[in-house]
Amino acid sequence: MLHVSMIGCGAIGVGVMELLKSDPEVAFDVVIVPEANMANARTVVSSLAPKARVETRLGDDRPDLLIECAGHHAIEEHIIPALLRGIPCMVVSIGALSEPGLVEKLEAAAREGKTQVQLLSGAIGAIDALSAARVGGLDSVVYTGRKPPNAWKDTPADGPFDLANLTVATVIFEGTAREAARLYPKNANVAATLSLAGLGLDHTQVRLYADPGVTENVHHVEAKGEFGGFELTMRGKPLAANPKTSALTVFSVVRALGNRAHALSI
Ligand SMILES: NC(=O)C1=CN([C@@H]2O[C@H](COP(=O)(O)OP(=O)(O)OC[C@H]3O[C@@H](n4cnc5c(N)ncnc54)[C@H](O)[C@@H]3O)[C@@H](O)[C@H]2O)C=CC1
Ligand SMILES: O=C([O-])CC(=O)C(=O)O
Repeated sequence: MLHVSMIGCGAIGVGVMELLKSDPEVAFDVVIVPEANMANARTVVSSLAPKARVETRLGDDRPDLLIECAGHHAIEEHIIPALLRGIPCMVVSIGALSEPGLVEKLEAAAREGKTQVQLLSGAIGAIDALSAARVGGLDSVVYTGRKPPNAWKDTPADGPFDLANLTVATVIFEGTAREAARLYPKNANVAATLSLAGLGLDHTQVRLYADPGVTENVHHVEAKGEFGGFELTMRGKPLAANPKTSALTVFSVVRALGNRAHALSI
């Protein structure tokens, strides 16, 4: 039985608990949310993981695994202290690592705690192929993210672009993955994940579109290198609870937890 503490109880966290509620190999003991969200979280957690406590921090608990499904701030706030205590962690808010020095800090904390932090693939595929291709040397990785206009609400694109009235696919950002992840913390985690697996945050080119012609979150990657090349297009269905987030992100967390909890890992 894998004893898990989870940070976040939003679209991803709730989706994960729903899918794992009948898995006898995974037990949620603690769900961590900010003070202001505790009442809401208690209502959800009482039906999906009735044995779990809702807290604002991990405290003295020592789970087998701490998983982050919360947002960029949760890395400094919860993941680094847990790693220093030797608690294995998983992270979905990979874009947080666009902050200069944070990747190194995360690695140092895991090393000091003699444990490991796993960066999950989330809404994108082929991270295994890309990071293997890096071993032989990569020449270029280009990522294009395309989401319906409502997915860009409350982001830096909301204002400069009249999102509600767009009639054609519109480039709202073009630049490095580091800048994309910094400016769009809820929409460009994929850009950061591809960078960390591939050419790095400063050498991965990113273009983001608000596109009234799509209903899905479309991720396109083109990679070239010593291995040859690949092109990948993912058409992720957005979650009803949060149109910025694709359903595959939830499934990737469930897969990762299953791989730790079950006898067979794939
Ligand atoms: N790697 C990937 O492909 C993807 C990563 N993400 C990341 O996952 C995050 C969560 O996504 P959703 O569940 O859709 O968001 P959401 O907004 O529905 O839920 C966020 C939850 O985390 C909690 N939270 C926020 N800050 C916190 C903190 N500092 N400490 C503890 N709890 C905190 C909130 O109270 C809420 O329960 C996003 O912000 C994004 O960074 C999202 C989609 C794809
Ligand atoms: O869920 C998605 O489609 C991707 C996403 O939000 C991100 O990259 O942050």
